[in-house]
Amino acid sequence: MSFLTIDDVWKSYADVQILERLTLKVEQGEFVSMVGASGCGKTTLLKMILGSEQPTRGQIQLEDQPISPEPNQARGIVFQKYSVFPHLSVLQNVMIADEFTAARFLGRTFGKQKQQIADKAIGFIEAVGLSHAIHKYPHQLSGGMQQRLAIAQALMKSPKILLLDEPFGALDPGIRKDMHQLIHKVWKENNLTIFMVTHDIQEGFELGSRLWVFDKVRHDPQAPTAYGAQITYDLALNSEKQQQAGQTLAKKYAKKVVNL
Ligand SMILES: Nc1ncnc2c1ncn2[C@@H]1O[C@H](COP(=O)(O)OP(=O)(O)OP(=O)(O)O)[C@@H](O)[C@H]1O
Repeated sequence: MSFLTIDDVWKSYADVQILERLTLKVEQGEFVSMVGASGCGKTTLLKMILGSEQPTRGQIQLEDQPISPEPNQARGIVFQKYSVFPHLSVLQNVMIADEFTAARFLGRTFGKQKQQIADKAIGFIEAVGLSHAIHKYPHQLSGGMQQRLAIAQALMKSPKILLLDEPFGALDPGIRKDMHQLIHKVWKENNLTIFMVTHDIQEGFELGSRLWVFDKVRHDPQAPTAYGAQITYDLALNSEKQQQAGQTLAKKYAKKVVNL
């Protein structure tokens, strides 16, 4: 049994075929980087793993169960654009999901229960390096700090899978390096399985233990929407040798398949 199984998945919107023939197995603890030309369906695959979109054909299973369309704590997501609540402080932003779970009707918790949630939140805020900003509001934070906050929020639900959709795309190169270190630490310490869409193929190589390249194999100039993208390369990046082989391949094909 694999942790996540993608079994002959196809996805179309109306008569536009986006993805086709995806068959992949992912084990727990892998870090899958996903690259490919803009619009080829990377985010669509993330959404199907999240459960917010359904395959048109085929099935995705997590631990032998079909992915449920309802929000599920097993899967957390961090987008490129900051997804934090502007009217809540750092601490409140990280606490809020647990508070809602604990107090479904009032959305508030009190006393010991609130303190327990706060203690847990403070742990994750420390882990992402935001202790000094715990009472600040999102507009007082830099872009990198807001992404740290979004990661702390996602970790609060102890997800097994973390879905990252160009999480560092809006950040300056120097800050991206810090974020790479952070996400690597978060990945290892929380035994996460990560799927990350990126337009930066080097980032994909540096962070991933595996790299998926999306590309359209079939073309019909008379019917440009008839065929979707497939995963044309599925590269393991665990060893130095695999990294080097992957880099060589990437140099050869990057111009064709990735908008660099
Ligand atoms: N809900 C939807 N209804 C119709 N078409 C959609 C919908 N969501 C996405 N699409 C289309 O599906 C295609 C793939 O979109 P997707 O966002 O998955 O691509 P992507 O590879 O992540 O692109 P980018 O790298 O630019 O973020 C695009 O042409 C997009 O317009």
